[in-house]
Amino acid sequence: MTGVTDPSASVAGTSSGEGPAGLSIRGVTSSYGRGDRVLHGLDLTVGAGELAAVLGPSGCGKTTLLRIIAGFIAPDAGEVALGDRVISGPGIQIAPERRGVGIVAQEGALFPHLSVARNVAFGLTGTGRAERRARTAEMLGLVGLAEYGDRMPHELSGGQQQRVALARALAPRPALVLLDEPFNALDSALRAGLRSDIRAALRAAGATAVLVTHDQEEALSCADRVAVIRDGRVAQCGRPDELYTAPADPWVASFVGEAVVLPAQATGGRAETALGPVSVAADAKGPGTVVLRPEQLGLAPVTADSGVRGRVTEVRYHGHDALILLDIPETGRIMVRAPGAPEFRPGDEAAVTASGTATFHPA
Ligand SMILES: Nc1ncnc2c1ncn2[C@@H]1O[C@H](COP(=O)(O)OP(=O)(O)OP(=O)(O)O)[C@@H](O)[C@H]1O
Repeated sequence: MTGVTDPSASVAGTSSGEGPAGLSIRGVTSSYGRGDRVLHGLDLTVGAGELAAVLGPSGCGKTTLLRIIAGFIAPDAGEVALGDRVISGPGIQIAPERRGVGIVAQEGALFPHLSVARNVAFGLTGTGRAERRARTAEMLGLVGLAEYGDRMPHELSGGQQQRVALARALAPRPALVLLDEPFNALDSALRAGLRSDIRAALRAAGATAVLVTHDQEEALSCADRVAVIRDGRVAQCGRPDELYTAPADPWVASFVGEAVVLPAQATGGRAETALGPVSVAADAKGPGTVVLRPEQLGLAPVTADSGVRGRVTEVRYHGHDALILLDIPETGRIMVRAPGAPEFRPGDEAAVTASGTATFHPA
């Protein structure tokens, strides 16, 4: 992602912010003035106080959408509104600093010559000194850095800098906070902790927020709602569990987790697959594909009665579980998630069974 790195661009709120508002994006199209479109009539709604993740592969248009919401570029068509206030639309393009949108950039983008406290206070114009100090202290407390106001940004860790960036974005009580891949520069151990702290701070502030990420685990674990973007359109928007258990199509299924996608023939709540019959929705009918998650597949030692069998090609042990890859003549390579320590090794033969309900996608 190209990102937003100019610190002053990251403090787009105003001190007279009116608090969180819902975000409504309708039919937004963007082509950067060239022939081929980057966003194709994109629709997205985020409720007031909700944390939404915009998730998609590289080049799908996430940064472009973020720039449009922030006001750095104007859409070719469509409308962006915060609450009942249109901020981009036909004949309307409110300047970034007047939108009441705070931004947390990929790498904090703090002002290097200002102390932590002065960074946080930067957007609090038009308020008295005492109020500014109180709000700054409140925001530093919110992100767990109450004692760090006098430090300079270079005296902080990457994770602490991101917390300061969030405190700075929240200080003016923006209508909306945009988080632009804010955990990108951090190692994975730090990411998980910071993720939940930032989520808690956003909740405590009651902020409406949009988190842009290409990391599906980050989106599913952090957000109230996830919009999966594919080629400039919302492929599916829903709660994390909806996306995982009821993906709109096999592409979404594979993007938001490991998926086993099999050709199938459905009727009467059952679909016949190369792994045997699986349950599907009662109205599923005819040819199509089913999507199963690797934890819906089980492995057992081969016996004379075993049905479908495969040869283990790889075992990826993750501590709490293991992903086991198998080559099955009828299906090709599939993935099975087994709890605990794996009982199978590469080269072993195993019997495979499917259980639970699969999603069915008609041909
Ligand atoms: N300033 C620009 N002018 C012209 N085209 C651009 C510009 N910025 C981005 N694009 C194009 O728009 C498309 C979407 O880019 P965008 O940066 O929005 O994707 P992204 O989903 O954020 O990707 P990534 O995760 O890799 O950053 C790409 O094809 C890109 O080449």
